[in-house]
Amino acid sequence: MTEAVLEVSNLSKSFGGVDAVRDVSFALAPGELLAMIGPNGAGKTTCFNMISGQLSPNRGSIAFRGADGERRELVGLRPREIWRLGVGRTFQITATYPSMTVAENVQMALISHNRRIFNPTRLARALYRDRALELLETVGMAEQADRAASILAYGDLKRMELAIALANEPRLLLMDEPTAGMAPQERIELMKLTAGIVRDQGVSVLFTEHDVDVVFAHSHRVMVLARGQLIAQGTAEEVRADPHVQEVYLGGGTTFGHGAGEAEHV
Ligand SMILES: Nc1ncnc2c1ncn2[C@@H]1O[C@H](COP(=O)(O)OP(=O)(O)OP(=O)(O)O)[C@@H](O)[C@H]1O
Repeated sequence: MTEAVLEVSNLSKSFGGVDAVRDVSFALAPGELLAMIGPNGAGKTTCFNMISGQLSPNRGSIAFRGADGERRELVGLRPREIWRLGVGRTFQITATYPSMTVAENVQMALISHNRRIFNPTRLARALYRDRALELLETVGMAEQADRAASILAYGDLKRMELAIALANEPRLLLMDEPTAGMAPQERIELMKLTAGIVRDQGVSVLFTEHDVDVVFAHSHRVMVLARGQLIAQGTAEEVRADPHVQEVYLGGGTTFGHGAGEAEHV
């Protein structure tokens, strides 16, 4: 197998006696779209927060292979250092500037990535505009480049945030519920777009998602967390057929959608 971009081993975190994440181990290959699903409180956000450096694990290791091919331990690094190494995170913590245009928002991210000292009023308009337009083209937003970010529709805002994340040239993109709050058609479009970026740019994506139909339709592999533990991982078919997974979801009052519309757990 090609060398993994991310190797998580025995990752554990407890909060006052509650095991939020317990001995979670998995690997992510280059260009892989890997979903992490599980009922509310399963530990998904806690896992993401440990990978991106917002939380320190009690135990375990998170090894990341950056663009230079070097394998580095992320545990102990600060979020900013992890981001600089090439781990992007979208949707929960993206800072956008509503008073700026869409293109300027992406330019700000490019400036930050390239560590320029910026003067937002003058330089941001000129610097990296071409690259910003390319990124906006990638996410299907070129025509909206000069609109104010504040007036974007929700789905477009999400796409702009994706362009901002890509400005950092991540090798790994962590996406927390990317389609939350979107209409079904918008969800499909955003996931198709993400799958295309994974395919064309070789970025690896780890995402959480409540809509299991979206997960099964678009991910290469699926992991299922329940009460902090990884109870299954495999292809969509394997995971869907796993009795333990069915039990966890059925226990939560949910059945997987077999073309019967959306299935969301409670
Ligand atoms: N900062 C915290 N302090 C105390 N307990 C926490 C904290 N963060 C998470 N937990 C607990 O850890 C467990 C896992 O929570 P986590 O948010 O990681 O789950 P999740 O799978 O992301 O859930 P959701 O789908 O609702 O976002 C839960 O029992 C939660 O109450």
